[in-house]
Parts: sequence; structure tokens; C-alpha cells
Amino acid sequence: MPHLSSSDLLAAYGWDEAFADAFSPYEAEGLSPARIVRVDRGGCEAVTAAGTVRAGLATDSGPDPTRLPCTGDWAALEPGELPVIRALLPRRTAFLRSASSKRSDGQVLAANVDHAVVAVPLAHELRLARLERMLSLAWASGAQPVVVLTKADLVEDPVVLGHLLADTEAAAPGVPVLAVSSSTGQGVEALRAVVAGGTTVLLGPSGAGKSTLTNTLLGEAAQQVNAIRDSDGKGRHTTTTRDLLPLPGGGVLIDTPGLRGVALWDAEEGLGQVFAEIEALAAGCRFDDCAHESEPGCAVRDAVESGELPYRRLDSYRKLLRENRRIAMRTDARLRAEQRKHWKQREAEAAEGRERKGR
Ligand SMILES: Nc1nc2c(ncn2[C@@H]2O[C@H](COP(=O)(O)OP(=O)(O)OP(=O)(O)O)[C@@H](O)[C@H]2O)c(=O)[nH]1
Ligand SMILES: [Zn+2]
Repeated sequence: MPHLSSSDLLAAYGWDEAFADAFSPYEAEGLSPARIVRVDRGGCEAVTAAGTVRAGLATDSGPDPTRLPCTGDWAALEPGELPVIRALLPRRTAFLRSASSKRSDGQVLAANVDHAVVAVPLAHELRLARLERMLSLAWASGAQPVVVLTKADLVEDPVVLGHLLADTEAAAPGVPVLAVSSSTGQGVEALRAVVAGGTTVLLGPSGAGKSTLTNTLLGEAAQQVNAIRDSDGKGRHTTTTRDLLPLPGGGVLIDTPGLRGVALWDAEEGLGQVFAEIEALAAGCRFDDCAHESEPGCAVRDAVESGELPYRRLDSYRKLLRENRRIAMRTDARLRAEQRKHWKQREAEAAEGRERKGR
């Protein structure tokens, strides 16, 4: 995006009236708005109205790693030789790191994502359980999920494509489903319209066609991005960054390493939306806490027996629920340990202070 004026630049990165409102108290303090592109050990990279800058981090986040700045955050920046992040605007949505990765901290992978586009390749048999898992994560983040069936050109028979669309829709209540091909351009305009407002992430397994789709959405801007990717990554003061990509038709794409293959993380509230019809049926179970296993008067199992609910859906729901409970338990233990460490440190500091005063 070479010819943008400064206010256009922030808008191209997703700045809107609601963020401007949230920012107004900081404006009064002489701070300026910036969107965080990437956080690394030395600080972070942020887009400001004047372009991309490096900035230091000065937020005291305490023991909670989710309060550290992350890609997609809007921040209040104190200008200077080395600008410093003074505060973060409240997040609209947040994607949390999977606990199945080696580091089990609930770190935020991306913030302020409006649309979570889940790419499902049509080249293979539909992997609906994997889709349901990604959808629950997407719902839990607060973003609106959208399913994109990629490589639609590989399914020549429109009747077959119709069935695949119907199966996907049944696994994704409340979620728009689009068939898209980067090769033929089918469905690309419809996807462009979806992502034109706000910030989007592309999720999905390796080989689903996410990079190809990103390049399709970027159009000519893709060459610029790829050039930056190929260099040593020191593309300072460029307005196109690798992790936050303004799209020519409007909207921003977040393409941050680690987010693409995300697993489930604290997504239990998302499950209710992915399996909306099961939760609705559960209202008819005799027991409020029915696990739909062997309890008497279970309306969910009745629906499976009558053929109203496919067994595959119930099985998938139970597995995700169990997986989530395990992850949540591990997180609780870790958070408690960290909290203890934090308070011990505080106590030690306080004791040291008393000692010094006493001298
Ligand atoms: N036929 C067809 N092939 C496609 C389409 N989109 C992508 N492909 C091919 O699918 C393969 C994987 O595409 P990528 O875009 O690299 O997939 P990805 O999801 O980015 O994969 P990772 O980078 O591993 O996460 C490549 O060989 C692409 O050429 C499409 O619309 N139609
Ligand atoms: Zn039940």
C-alpha cells in the first residue's frame, strides 16, 4: 500500500470509530494509536499513522501472560526515540495458544479478529471432526467463523459439491459456508465481501490452500509481501508487513506463525455454538448435568436412536468436551503455580524493603 495518507494507513489496518472512542483518554495524554504487528524478545513492531516502528513494552502484566501485547492488539504508544507501549485497548476478541504446544501458557496468539475463516480442502474426504474442533476455537475467540471449502475446482460434479456443502453446513450451524477455488476464482468475490470489513485470520490444516488463498486475496500486493518474506525480515518503514496484511478490497488479514494450525484451547463456550442442536436437545434431558452417556431420560441419546441426530456428531461433541476439560485442568494448575511464585517474589521484595528501612 504505497500511497496512503497517514489516517488512511491506520484505517487500512483496521482502525475504526469504536477503537477511536476507546482510545480518546490516551489521546488526551499525548499518546498515539498503533496496531501491534509482531512481538519478539526485544519488544515489538507496530503500525502507526506514520508507518511501521519498533517499540518497547512497558505494560506491567503481572503473572497473567494473556495481558501481554500480541499481534492484532491496538495500543497507546508514547512517542520518542524508542516509542513505548503504555497501554492496550480492550480486546474485542482473542485467540489463545494451544496447551498442546510445549509451552503450556495461555498466551494470546492474535487479538481483535473479526472473522475466523476455516479452510477445509475438498481434495480429501471432508474431515468434519477437525472442522468442529476449529470452529469451537473460533467461536470461543469471539470472532465470527466462516467455512471455506477450498479447491472447489477439484469437485467437478455440482451434485457432489452440493452434498459436500450440505454436510459441512450440518456440522457448522450458524456459520456461512463458501466453496472457493483459487485456481478458477470461484467464490473468491464472495469471500472478499466477507473479509472486506475488519480483521480476518485463516485457519486450517497444512495443504488446505491458505497461502494460495492469501495471495489470491492480496492480488498484486502479494508480490510485495513475498519479497519481504524472502528478505531477512528487516523491512522496516514499509507499510506492508508479514503478519498484518491490508487487503486491496478492504479488511486486514492476520497471518502469524503459530496461529495457522491451532489446536483447541479453552474453547468450551465455543462448543455450545458448534453443537447448537445437541445443546438444544439437552434441554429435554431429565438431569441438568446429563453427560448423555448412560443416564436415564436422555433426550440426546433418544435423538440418536430415532435417527434425528447423527451419532458422529454426539461422538465428536463428547470427545471435544473431554479434551477441553483436560486442558482447562492443566491450565488451572499452571496458573495457580505462577500466582504463588509471583506472590512469593512480592513478599521477598517487601521483606527486603523493610530490612533496608530498618538499617
Ligand atoms: N486445484 C487446486 N489446488 C490448489 C488450490 N489452492 C491451492 N492449491 C494447491 O494446494 C497445495 C497447498 O496449498 P497451500 O496454499 O500451500 O496450502 P497451505 O494451507 O498454505 O499450507 P501450509 O502453508 O502448509 O499451511 C498447493 O500445491 C497449491 O497449489 C485450488 O484452488 N485448486
Ligand atoms: Zn442427555
